[in-house]
Amino acid sequence: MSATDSPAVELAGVHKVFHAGRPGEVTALTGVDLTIARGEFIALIGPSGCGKSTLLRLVADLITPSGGTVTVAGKPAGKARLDQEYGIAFQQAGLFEWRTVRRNVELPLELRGTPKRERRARAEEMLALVGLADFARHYPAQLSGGMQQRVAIARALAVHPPLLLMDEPFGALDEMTRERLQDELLRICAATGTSTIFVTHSVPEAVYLADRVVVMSARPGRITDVVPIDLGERGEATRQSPGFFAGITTVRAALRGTPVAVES
Ligand SMILES: Nc1ncnc2c1ncn2[C@@H]1O[C@H](COP(=O)(O)OP(=O)(O)OP(=O)(O)O)[C@@H](O)[C@H]1O
Repeated sequence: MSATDSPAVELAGVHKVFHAGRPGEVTALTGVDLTIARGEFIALIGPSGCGKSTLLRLVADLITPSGGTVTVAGKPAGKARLDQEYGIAFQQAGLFEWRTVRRNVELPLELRGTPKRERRARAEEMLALVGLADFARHYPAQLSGGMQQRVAIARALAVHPPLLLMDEPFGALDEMTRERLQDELLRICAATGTSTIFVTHSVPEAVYLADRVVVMSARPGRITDVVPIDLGERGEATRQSPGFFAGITTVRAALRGTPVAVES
C-alpha cells in the first residue's frame, strides 16, 4: 500500500501506561485498534479520564505508546510529526498575544521555513476560510473567544495538514457560537479533504460532526463502541431531524454501557 492510499490514522494494539513500574502507575489506554480513513471525521467521546486526550497525544507523537503501533498517513507517528502531517487545536486557543492574528497563523509556516510572501498569502487564505479576513491586523485580545478559536483553527490548517487533531476546541464557547463553528469546521474539512479527530464531551456535538463516534470507557481506557452516523450533508435542519436524535440516543446508550471514571 502506498503512502497516498494508506489510512489517515491507524492504531493497532495500542497500550499506554504512565509511570510504569513506579508508584502511581496508570494504565491510560489498553487494546486500542482504530483505523481512520482519509477525509473521515471521527468524534471521540467518553467519561473524564478515559484516555481521549492520551489517544490524541499519541497520534500527535507528543507521547509514545507503551505498546502497539501508531501510524499516520502510512508513516510512524514520529515521522508524520516531522513531516507536519497534522495540525492541532486545543480548548484554549493558545494564541500569542503580542503577535497579530495573521502572524499567529503564519507561525507554523515560519517554523517550517516557508518564505515570507508565501506564508503571508497562506495565512490570508486561511483567515478568509474561517471568515476573519478583515481581522488579520488585530491582536488576539481584540477578538471574542469564538474568533480566537477560529484563528487557532486557521493556524492549525495553515500547513494544509491532511489530519486535524482537536481536543475540545469549542468547549468554552456559548451554544450559538459553538454551532456556527461546527458548521464552519465541517465546511473547511470538506473543502480541504482533511481527516479529523475531535475530542468532545457533548453527545449532540459528536453526532452532528462525525462520520463515526468512537465511544470510550475508563479504567482502563479503551474503545467500547464505534457508532456510524449517516446524516448526509449537515445544516440547520439536521439539528431537528429524527436521524440526529436517533444518533444521540444510540451514543447515549453506548455511553451508559460504560463505567463512569472515579478519580482516586
Ligand atoms: N502525563 C501523565 N502522567 C500520568 N498520568 C496521566 C498523564 N496524562 C494522563 N494521565 C492519566 O491517564 C488517564 C487518561 O487521561 P486523559 O487526559 O487521556 O483522559 P481524558 O479522557 O482526556 O479526560 P478528560 O475528559 O477529563 O479530559 C487519566 O487517569 C489520567 O490521570
